[in-house]
Amino acid sequence: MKVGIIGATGYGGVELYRILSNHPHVEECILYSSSEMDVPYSNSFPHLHQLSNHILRDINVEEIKRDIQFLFLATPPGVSRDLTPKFQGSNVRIIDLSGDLRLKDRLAYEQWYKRPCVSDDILEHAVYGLSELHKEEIMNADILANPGCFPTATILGLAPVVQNKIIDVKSIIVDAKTGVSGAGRNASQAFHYPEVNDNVKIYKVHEHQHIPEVEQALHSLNEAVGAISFSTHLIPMTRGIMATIYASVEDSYTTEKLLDLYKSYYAESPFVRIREQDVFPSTKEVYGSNFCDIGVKLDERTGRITIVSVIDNLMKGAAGQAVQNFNLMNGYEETTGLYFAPIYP
Ligand SMILES: NC(=O)C1=CN([C@@H]2O[C@H](COP(=O)(O)OP(=O)(O)OC[C@H]3O[C@@H](n4cnc5c(N)ncnc54)[C@H](OP(=O)(O)O)[C@@H]3O)[C@@H](O)[C@H]2O)C=CC1
Ligand SMILES: CC(=O)N[C@@H](CCC(=O)OP(=O)(O)O)C(=O)O
Repeated sequence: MKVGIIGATGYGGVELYRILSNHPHVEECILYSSSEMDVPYSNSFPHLHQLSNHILRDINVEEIKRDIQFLFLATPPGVSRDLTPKFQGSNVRIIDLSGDLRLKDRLAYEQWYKRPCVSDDILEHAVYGLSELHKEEIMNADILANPGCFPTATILGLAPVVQNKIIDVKSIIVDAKTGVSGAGRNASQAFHYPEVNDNVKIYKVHEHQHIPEVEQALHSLNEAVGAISFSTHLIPMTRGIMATIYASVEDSYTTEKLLDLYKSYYAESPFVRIREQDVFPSTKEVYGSNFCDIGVKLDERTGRITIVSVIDNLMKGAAGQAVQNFNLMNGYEETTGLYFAPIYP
């Protein structure tokens, strides 16, 4: 299979390259750039010196259609709105890492992303694909909307108790933290070292573009889900997301019963690891890997559960899940090219 990456010079793109260049079913990986062409890829990423002899190519749609069968878009919001229609009717299947194709309600997209939405036609074709929850839809997709990083951690953390109607969905509170690579490679003042180091900042309060995505996915598991409380914090680390989630639970539940439920819900999901009682995951325990690790505990005094869900934002939160979806779309084993240990320490 010949694949292409548009946005290869970004953090999501280079993580895709790292995985796909070692993928047994990828014969060639062609890298495209909108700002640099005919220059070695390793100029952008010196850590690939002697490992990559790729030369960045211009984004020429006709050549892309001719040269590859599968395209990853690791581009900023708004770019896939323009690019995806150009591949309609071709043999190129697409996975989009941006938020452009995730929301089924175009008005919601325009409200939260503050930019025009894709055409109805593209929106109807695009399949939202959280690998663990939407396997069948993913397998048949031609245009796949890869989930966002916070939504991946949050939805995986909540799905077992939301779908099985074990919590009061009105009581859901998500308190999430992210590393700085979540903002991409082109840093602005807010992500400058002196601003981020030795600091914790809450941002996009009640306005984060991932709120409607989480609500949309949870609502599809349980129609009672409406608006949820969701906040995001920037912390001084490179990679990682921790979503700490609180919700009121039905009386009859114990921590042991909850853990059994989580383990059976994810029994067929090789990338979701449920921790034992009283053991909570930290972001370092998934660093550089495609795992989502989850810990759960009931607070018997308050009747609320605390769910801790961690991922690497560039892996399970972006490129790793995109390759997991690529595997599902092509009928390859889900773990192909992805089942490796996190980097530790
Ligand atoms: N970082 C993360 O943790 C996550 C990111 N995402 C999403 O994935 C996408 C990529 O994110 P990330 O890699 O972090 O971002 P980066 O800013 O690191 O990279 C984006 C890349 O897109 C390319 N690009 C910019 N403008 C255009 C354009 N008009 N046409 C084509 N290509 C363009 C640039 O490369 P060049 O100039 O060479 O074309 C750039 O390197 C974003 O939509 C982001 O929201 C999703 C989940 C997690
Ligand atoms: C640290 C940081 O700024 N993270 C970004 C991650 C969002 C992202 O990756 O964007 P989409 O999923 O919407 O494409 C944010 O919180 O907006």
